[in-house]
Amino acid sequence: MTILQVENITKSYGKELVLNNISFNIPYPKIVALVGPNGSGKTSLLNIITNLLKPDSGNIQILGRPNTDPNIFYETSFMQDNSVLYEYLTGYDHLQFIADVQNLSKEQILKTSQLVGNDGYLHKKVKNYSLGMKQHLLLAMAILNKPKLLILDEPLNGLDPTSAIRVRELIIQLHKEGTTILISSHNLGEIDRITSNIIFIKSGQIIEEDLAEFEQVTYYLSVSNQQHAIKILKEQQIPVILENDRLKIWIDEKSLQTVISVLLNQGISIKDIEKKITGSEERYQQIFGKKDEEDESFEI
Ligand SMILES: Nc1ncnc2c1ncn2[C@@H]1O[C@H](COP(=O)(O)OP(=O)(O)OP(=O)(O)O)[C@@H](O)[C@H]1O
Repeated sequence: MTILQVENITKSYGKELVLNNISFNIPYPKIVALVGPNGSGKTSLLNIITNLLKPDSGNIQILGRPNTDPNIFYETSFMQDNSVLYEYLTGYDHLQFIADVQNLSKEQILKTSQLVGNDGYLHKKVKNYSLGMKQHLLLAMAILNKPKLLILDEPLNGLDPTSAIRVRELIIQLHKEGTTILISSHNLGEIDRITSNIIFIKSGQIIEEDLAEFEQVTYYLSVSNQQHAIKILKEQQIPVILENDRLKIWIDEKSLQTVISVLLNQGISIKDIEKKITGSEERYQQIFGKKDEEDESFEI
């Protein structure tokens, strides 16, 4: 049974088309990251998947049922941003509310809190929480029901490195236990450590990739006549930029020999070649270009 099926989702706010006929499928438990610049429609898409927002057209199926079926929320969870928290309630109050609605035990609350690491301040009011403490509570709320599908919107926001590592390990552990995780994040360094399955979202459309199967690597070449080399490679439609006095080229391994031959034939000498496996950061740069690389929200 398919875990999540997103079919032809389109959404506009007024005249602004935010999601343009988005489709993808998660057929078996895996971790999938949703990556894109600010305002690319990630949160809108997650809200549509969880039926908090209606699309203009399209369908969502979760675990073989339409996302409008209230019963799927016993098996699906959505970690939203901290605006869903109540300042004058404690962390425990929030968890107890979910436990009551979903018929979960007090033991489950304590076990989950220990797992997430928020058991030490469970009885403090949320108004006294730091951003990281709020993130921990939101995560505990989301995994309390041991969901089959867990949707996380920017779960690493505001976390110090130790907390981020803990959340990352928790996500990997949940996946090993059979949970499918759809995670939106700007933190590409963390995403690389969690998964190679990435859905890049650009101009309301998606580019879906498994970077592990994506045989592209980045090569850094030190060459004799850089500007001439760049001109030659661009003529060959090879994506190349100058970075730190070296040519940065995105090609698959087989094409490297061609690049070397082309350059040598034009009298350009190659002093050094360094190979780097493409991670989500490099792929992001290829898809979204330099402009978004300078975006402050683009953390690595
Ligand atoms: N309720 C709304 N009314 C009007 N426009 C909206 C609304 N919600 C989002 N938008 C617009 O839709 C676009 C996509 O927003 P969305 O929050 O889905 O993107 P995002 O990828 O999650 O962004 P970020 O990474 O900054 O959180 C943005 O241009 C935003 O201004």
